[in-house]
Amino acid sequence: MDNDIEKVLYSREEIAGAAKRIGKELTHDYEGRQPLVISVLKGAIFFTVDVLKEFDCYTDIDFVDVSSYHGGTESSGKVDLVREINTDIKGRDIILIEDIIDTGRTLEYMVNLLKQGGANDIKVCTLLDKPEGRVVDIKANYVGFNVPNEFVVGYGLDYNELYRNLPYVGILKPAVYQK
Ligand SMILES: O=P(O)(O)OC[C@H]1O[C@H](OP(=O)(O)OP(=O)(O)O)[C@H](O)[C@@H]1O
Ligand code: HPA
Repeated sequence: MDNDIEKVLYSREEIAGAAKRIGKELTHDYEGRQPLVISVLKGAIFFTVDVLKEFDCYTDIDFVDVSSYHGGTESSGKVDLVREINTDIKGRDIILIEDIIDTGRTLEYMVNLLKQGGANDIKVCTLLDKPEGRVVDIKANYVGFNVPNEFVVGYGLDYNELYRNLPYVGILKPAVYQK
């Protein structure tokens, strides 16, 4: 897979540093509380695990699966709920974990879903924020890195479902898109 990568943007070590920093911030901010962590599948699994290992707090964990990129590098504009949240979120303080916020449509959808379910408080934690991709005005509370306006893969992020298992985040060579 390394041969398909044009440029590494964030190394394994840099990502580990960001996860540790955010885990420690969360530990400080949620002292004395018991939040519910919700990880947005599939992309956020890697970051969720690494942040949680640094989050010293009583917390339960659930997953939601939403999808809007059906192959390729462009959002379909429509967010599909593939797997619902199984935990009762009424009155809960939620930490939503994402791999990337790009157009912001997925996050907007998720925040509305959590509000409808009666969540008390919603904070958003993302490895990558791509502000230039935004079509919806929405922000995260905890950000690993601000990423340039490029399609990125690795560490959970896919292109046509591949490259999620790269241990770093990078940009694909143009030739990969022509295959
Ligand atoms: O801000 P947006 O433009 O909405 O993009 C961000 C979302 O896109 C990706 O999910 P995707 O729909 O590709 O599903 P996946 O995580 O299963 O790959 C990513 O994991 C985010 O959830
Ligand atoms: O840059 C990206 N890479 C992979 N998946 C994504 N989903 C939104 N933006 C991206």
